[in-house]
Amino acid sequence: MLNVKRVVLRSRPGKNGHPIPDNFRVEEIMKSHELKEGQVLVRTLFLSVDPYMRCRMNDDTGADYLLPWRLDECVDGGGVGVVEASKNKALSVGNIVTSFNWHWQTYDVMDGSLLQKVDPEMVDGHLSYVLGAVGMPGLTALLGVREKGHVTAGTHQTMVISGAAGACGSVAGQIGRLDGCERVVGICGSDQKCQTLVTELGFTAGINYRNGDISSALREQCPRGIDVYFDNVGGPISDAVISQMNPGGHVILCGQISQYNKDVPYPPPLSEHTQDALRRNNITRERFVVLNYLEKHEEGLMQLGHWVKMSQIKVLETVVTGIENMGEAFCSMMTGGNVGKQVVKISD
Ligand SMILES: NC(=O)C1=CN([C@@H]2O[C@H](COP(=O)(O)OP(=O)(O)OC[C@H]3O[C@@H](n4cnc5c(N)ncnc54)[C@H](OP(=O)(O)O)[C@@H]3O)[C@@H](O)[C@H]2O)C=CC1
Ligand SMILES: CCCCCC(=O)/C=C/[C@@H]1[C@@H](C/C=C\CCCC(=O)O)[C@@H](O)C[C@H]1O
Repeated sequence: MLNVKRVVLRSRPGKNGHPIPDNFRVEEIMKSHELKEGQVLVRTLFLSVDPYMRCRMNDDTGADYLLPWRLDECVDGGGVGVVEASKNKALSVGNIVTSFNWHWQTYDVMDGSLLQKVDPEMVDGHLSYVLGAVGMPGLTALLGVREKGHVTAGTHQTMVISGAAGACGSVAGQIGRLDGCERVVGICGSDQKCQTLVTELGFTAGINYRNGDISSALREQCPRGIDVYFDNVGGPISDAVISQMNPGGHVILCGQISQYNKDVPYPPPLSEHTQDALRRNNITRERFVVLNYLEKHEEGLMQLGHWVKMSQIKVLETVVTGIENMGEAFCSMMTGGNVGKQVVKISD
């Protein structure tokens, strides 16, 4: 028997409630590590906390591809770990593996066929990147820009990114720059984050939305209007951006985190005024879901890994340690406590 720590959902914040660490509970259990044919014993290295998890805290997630977490059961999400014992022909002891449905547990017995093998070379040994820049958020940035952004080098485009200092936003802005946007302007929640965008990631400018008038800051930083908008947040920030978009522009509808604590469907409805601006100016605003492009994931991860190794994309991460801190890390990320990808280190 193995002594295992795990995190269960203790309570739901309620559809209009803000999540708190107390919504989660850490438990210790004894778990058999006897393996059936095809199974592996994994030790968890890193776990991911992501905005979509707020929707999984509701009893109805509002999205058909997301299942609600069940009360008093172990929660799950992106994770990466190492195989410690194997009865699966494709996986050996020492292999690094990942899954979107990794239990928030220190150890687990998993069906090997549900795990993806990771080549540590691809992330230069930084295994947490598998959950960030060279994982689902990086793919979201890459495929979001490439599939919905219509970026064309040499055409002097201006791209704006909201949630710009986060996991997806920080990579999306760097890809906008690599793909040839003339100006890449990030919106985020602190002056320190704005400075990081410019000095470390090569953004043209950063706008702190907590400093007041976003519209005048946008007018100043985007003198030729906005052509491409990578939208991670929705709400009033996005209304302000869309109102300054050029005719024929493109909104990449990636996420709407400012609305996740509200009882609204996904994507949340737009104001009449914003809908009118989109219609009048013939601006596309298509919903983007990274899971709809599975056939492009392998090539996308290779590209992201290459950029990271060549330092063409810089990776920002916020790492906290200990499974006891999962709830804290999730709530912190939901309120902007992270710079880059928020991960939790579970073991060495
Ligand atoms: N479509 C898809 O396939 C996918 C979509 N997503 C979406 O992308 C977005 C970013 O996700 P991810 O990069 O993982 O998370 P981040 O790393 O960006 O973390 C979330 C950030 O959101 C910002 N934020 C929180 N509340 C607000 C608010 N009310 N207004 C403005 N900003 C806010 C905070 O930064 P700050 O300090 O700037 O406030 C916080 O750091 C989310 O909307 C998510 O749902 C993610 C993955 C896949
Ligand atoms: C309802 C709000 C969703 C907003 C967009 C978003 O953040 C989407 C994220 C997904 C995320 C889903 C992750 C796993 C699916 C597991 C399904 C389940 O077990 O319930 C990501 O991995 C892909 C993004 O599109």
